Formats: sequence, structure tokens, C-alpha cells
Amino acid sequence: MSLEQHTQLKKVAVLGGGSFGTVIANIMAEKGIPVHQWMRDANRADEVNTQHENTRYLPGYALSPALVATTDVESAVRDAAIIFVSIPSPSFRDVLRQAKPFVTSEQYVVSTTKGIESTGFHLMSEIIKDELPDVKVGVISGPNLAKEIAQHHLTATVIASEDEGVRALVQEALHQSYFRVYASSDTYGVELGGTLKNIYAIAAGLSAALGMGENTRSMLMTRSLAEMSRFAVSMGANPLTFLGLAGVGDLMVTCMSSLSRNYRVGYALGSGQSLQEAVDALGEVAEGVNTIKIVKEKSDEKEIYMPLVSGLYEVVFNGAPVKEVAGMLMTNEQSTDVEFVLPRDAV
Ligand SMILES: NC(=O)C1=CN([C@@H]2O[C@H](COP(=O)(O)OP(=O)(O)OC[C@H]3O[C@@H](n4cnc5c(N)ncnc54)[C@H](O)[C@@H]3O)[C@@H](O)[C@H]2O)C=CC1
Ligand SMILES: O=C(CO)COP(=O)(O)O
Repeated sequence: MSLEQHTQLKKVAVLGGGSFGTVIANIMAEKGIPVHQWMRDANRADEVNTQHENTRYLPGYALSPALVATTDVESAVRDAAIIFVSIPSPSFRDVLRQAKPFVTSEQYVVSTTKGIESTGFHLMSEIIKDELPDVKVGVISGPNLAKEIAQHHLTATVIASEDEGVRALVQEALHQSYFRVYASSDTYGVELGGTLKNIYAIAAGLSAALGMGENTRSMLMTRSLAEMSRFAVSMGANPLTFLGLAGVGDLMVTCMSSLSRNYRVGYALGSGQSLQEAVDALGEVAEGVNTIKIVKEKSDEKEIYMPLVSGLYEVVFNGAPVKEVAGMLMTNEQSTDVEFVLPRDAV
């Protein structure tokens, strides 16, 4: 479908009834675009349609009365110009398969999910291409705490796609007075940025719970950026993407806000809870927990130097004391600040 044909957005679909799916759907409903949000829970759909609230994931936030929720995936997806998929990574492929019989090659499919499929290291854009090889694909990512968007705090995101039409249409669909959408062609880098920062948000929550200071937090965030861009570049991403909203922008918000679920998991661990207790208390997805494991495995396999990931893995999954791990990181071999300026092996 050409861009001209798309410009009147007659219908958009959002798959997922959680906090992010709901705010993305609501942004478009508020500007008059017909939005069909698919969710599996019939009571929740009924609540969105009649009370205009999602009390499980966004309690206390009024939703647009124009937002239509449904449990029928066919009616949600059929004839939608864009299908946003906002489903946690472990279920992403399964939900795409449910939608697949009703999706045509003219539709655009855009992931909002910040995670990696555990078997085979697939990002969500790769799963879309795998399951729906004929559609055009995009991802959105950036510093986008759902509850702040629901309150209309000024926010920006990135639409990344190799296809100009996808980028333009998503900008048109999501742009709002409080929501600005920037474009990128580095799909893999933007997607990895959103995914990897969840790991470091857990580390930031841990260090906050242990009363570490602001110097520590700045060091942690900056070295996290160095580590995540090193990993992403070795996987084929553009390092400059990490200077943008989907890199440093998302890293900052997630490492600094207690609204981040990943940060909260880290904080709970640092306060003495077990991983199971921390995850159970959250009741929502914290993608970073699985991502630590998946990225640790991949970095070991590809021999990518990721001391923060290795240390965090020991803390989260093997019960290593944080202070001991932090001590080891501080006494590691000497290194360089920005390795794209002075390579690591130059010291
Ligand atoms: N909440 C946020 O602030 C942001 C979240 N994201 C990303 O968006 C993705 C979705 O996150 P949230 O909406 O926040 O998660 P959430 O935990 O709030 O909700 C997850 C939703 O997915 C549904 N779901 C899970 N498995 C399902 C299945 N098999 N079939 C049907 N529905 C299923 C749940 O019922 C729930 O409605 C995550 O990857 C997250 O990292 C991205 C930006 C911001
Ligand atoms: O990705 C997010 C903000 O950009 C949300 O982070 P959490 O999944 O940690 O809540």
C-alpha cells in the first residue's frame, strides 16, 4: 500500500492489553483514529469499553471513550493499516501466529516489545519477518514510561524501519501534542537499545537500594552505555544509534525512575528479596530478567567483553553478594573511556 493511500488512517490495531499497549492505543484514540485494541481478558476489554479505564495495568488513568477493546483478534486486525504488537517477548510469537491468518502483505506490523526470544536470540522484528515474511516491519522504542504517557507528560519515541512508508505512517499515527516521534533506519540498533537497557536498570535499582551515591550511578549508566553499544555493534547495529532516544534516552529514564519495573526488580533484590519474590510482587513484565541470561550466553559465545552483565548474572542467578561483585568490577584490568576514540586494547 502506498503512503498516499495510507494517509487517512481508517483503522489501527494494537495487540496487547497491558500498560504499554493501552497507552499506545489511547494516544491514537485521543486524536480520533479508530483503534481496535486486542486483549485476551474479556472482563478487561469490557471495562475499557464501558468504564474507559484499565484498572489492572493503568489504574486511575482515564482512557479515551473512542478506544475500542476486543477479544476477537480477527476483528482487531482485519483492515488495520498498522498493527502494533505490545506483548511480552515470551508470548510474542504465539500471539503473532494467532493474528497471522488475518494479516495481509499491505499491512505494517510494528513491535513495541523490549525483549529477546530465548531460543535462537531473535529480536521481535526478526520474529515478525519470520512469521509474516510479506509485511513491512517497524519497531518503536525510547524513554516511554507508560504511566507518564498516560498523564500526558511530554515524551518522545523512535520509529525505526528500513521502509520510509512505515516510518512516515507511524509518525502520523502516533504524533500528539505531548508525544513526538523521531525516525531511524537502524531497526536492529533501536530494538537492541530498548532491550539491553533493561539489564542495566536492574543494576541501577540494586545500587540504589544499597545506598550507593550519584557518582556511582553516573559511572554505572555511562559504563552501561559503553557495554551495550559494544554488544550491539558486534551484532551489526550502528553505534551512533546509542546517542539517541532509544539508546542513552531510554537508559537514563529506566535507570533513574522507580516507575520502571526492571529498576523495581533490582531495588527489591537489593533490599533482600529473592528473585521470585521480586518478580511475583511486580505482577507485570520485567523483560530484563530473561535478557540478562540471554545476553550473557550470547556474549560468552561471541567473546564480547561485558563485565556488568557477567557480574549482574552472578548476583541475580547465583546469589553473589553485590558488594563483592562491585569490588571485582572496580579492580578489573585498566580500560579506556570511549573505545570508539581509544580502543580498549590501547592500554
Ligand atoms: N510499560 C512500559 O512503560 C513500556 C513497556 N514496553 C514494552 O512493551 C512490552 C509490553 O509491556 P507492557 O504492556 O508494559 O506489559 P504488561 O506486563 O503491562 O502487560 C502485558 C500484557 O500482555 C498480555 N499477554 C501476555 N501474554 C499473552 C498471551 N500469550 N496472549 C495474549 N496476551 C498476552 C497480558 O495479558 C498483558 O495484557 C514489553 O516488552 C515492554 O518492555 C515498552 C515501552 C514502555
Ligand atoms: O521501557 C520502559 C521505559 O522506556 C519501561 O521500562 P520497564 O519495562 O522497566 O518498566
